[in-house]
Amino acid sequence: MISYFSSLSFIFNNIIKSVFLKKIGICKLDCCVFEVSYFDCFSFKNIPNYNTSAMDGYALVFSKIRYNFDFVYNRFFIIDLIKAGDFTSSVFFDGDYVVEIMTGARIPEFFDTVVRLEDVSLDFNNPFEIVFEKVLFFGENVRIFGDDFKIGSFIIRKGSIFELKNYVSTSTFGLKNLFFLSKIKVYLICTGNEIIDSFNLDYNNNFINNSLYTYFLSFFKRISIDVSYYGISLDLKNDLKFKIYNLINKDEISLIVTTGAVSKGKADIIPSILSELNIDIIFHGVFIKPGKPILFANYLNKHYFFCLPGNPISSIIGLRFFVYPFIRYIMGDVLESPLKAFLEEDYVLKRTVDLFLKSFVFFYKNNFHVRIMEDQQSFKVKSFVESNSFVFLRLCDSSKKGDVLNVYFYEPF
Ligand SMILES: Nc1nc2c(c(=O)[nH]1)N[C@H]1C(S)=C(S)[C@@H](COP(=O)(O)OP(=O)(O)OC[C@H]3O[C@@H](n4cnc5c(N)ncnc54)[C@H](O)[C@@H]3O)O[C@H]1N2
Ligand code: MOO
Repeated sequence: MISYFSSLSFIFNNIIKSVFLKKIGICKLDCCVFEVSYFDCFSFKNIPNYNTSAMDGYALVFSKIRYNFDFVYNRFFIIDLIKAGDFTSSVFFDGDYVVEIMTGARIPEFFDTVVRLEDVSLDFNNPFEIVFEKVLFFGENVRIFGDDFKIGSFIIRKGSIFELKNYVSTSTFGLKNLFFLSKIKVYLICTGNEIIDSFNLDYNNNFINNSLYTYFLSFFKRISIDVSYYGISLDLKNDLKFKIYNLINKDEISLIVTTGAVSKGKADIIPSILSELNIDIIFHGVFIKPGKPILFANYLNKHYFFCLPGNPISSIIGLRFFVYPFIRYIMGDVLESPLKAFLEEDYVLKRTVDLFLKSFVFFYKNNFHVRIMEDQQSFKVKSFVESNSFVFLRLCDSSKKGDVLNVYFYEPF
């Protein structure tokens, strides 16, 4: 059996990225969060595209300001009112003139400085005059042409993931479409004779509700991965084999995620099905708990498999720490960095493998702290929903109160 980090190397080494590069799609900007940009996209104009006022105030020509030592105030005449969106004339009046200007309005040519409304006094006898004694700096309260984006600066870089924040820059430039790498298509199959999807509240039988598929589907949707649910497969070899056979014959690149039927029992039919279909099993079993029986397989560098152990928390760990890094990797993103948090109490249980522990992380006195939950068994859902993160505790890590541990939020987005 291999360690968690070796398993990641096996996964990454098995991915031929060029396969994903082959299919490029154009994507509308209303649906591209988590898409991977295929081209560098450069700014084609300066933003702001003209000088605008950063404040509601009066625009003036700095050189006209006189700082005298005899306490004579600066006195200017208001010649215009410009609101954002107004047409700005380029006629220049030489003299002690200001224009009243609102935030975002284009500053007329030759004006270079803005004094804020609250820094001037109005003379009630002369309504078209302002007076101020505040010391101004040249260019104060002016948003300069090209100060945010200059022509040729990056809007989004090739290979980077389009995040929500990127909408602000693409919308600033009025972009409608971008080119993105095609994404892997995901199929989810849950297995087990005892599992049902009908949200049945009657527990007087041998069935249990499927506690995983809604979580899995939502997880993929949150990272904008297209996922199809293939329902529950009974622990009958031919049923599952037929489904997998159909999937690997599709002309697409896919990731097939299964839950259950992957450990040692009579009903654990996945490893033999994959072998019979000549699907290459890269590893089966990792030195971790929970989630040890996880299996990763590859069919002709076209269809990848993560077969996750059925206990709910084991499956969730498989999704979070194997499937998710796989998807990040093919999208060109680096391995996620853990949060560092101080352990609240000693964790004393004897350890033989690396552990993923349900935990609760919180912020207190400028630091993150983490509390490890009591109920760690992988069938226990209650302690999972009462917590928010996994501590990844390697065998070599000390787990005494005050130690700094690696923590990963359940939801990485
Ligand atoms: N002899 C051994 N037995 C087991 C081993 C082992 O190494 N030797 N490993 C144990 C470990 S660790 C785990 S985890 C489980 C994983 O087993 P499977 O992947 O084969 O999963 P199942 O047997 O199908 O299910 C396990 C458990 O989880 C429940 N389950 C399954 N799917 C769902 C679902 N979608 N929603 C809710 N609950 C689910 C299922 O009813 C079982 O109780 O094997 C150990 N055994
Ligand atoms: O994956 Mo299993 O027991 O380690 O839950």
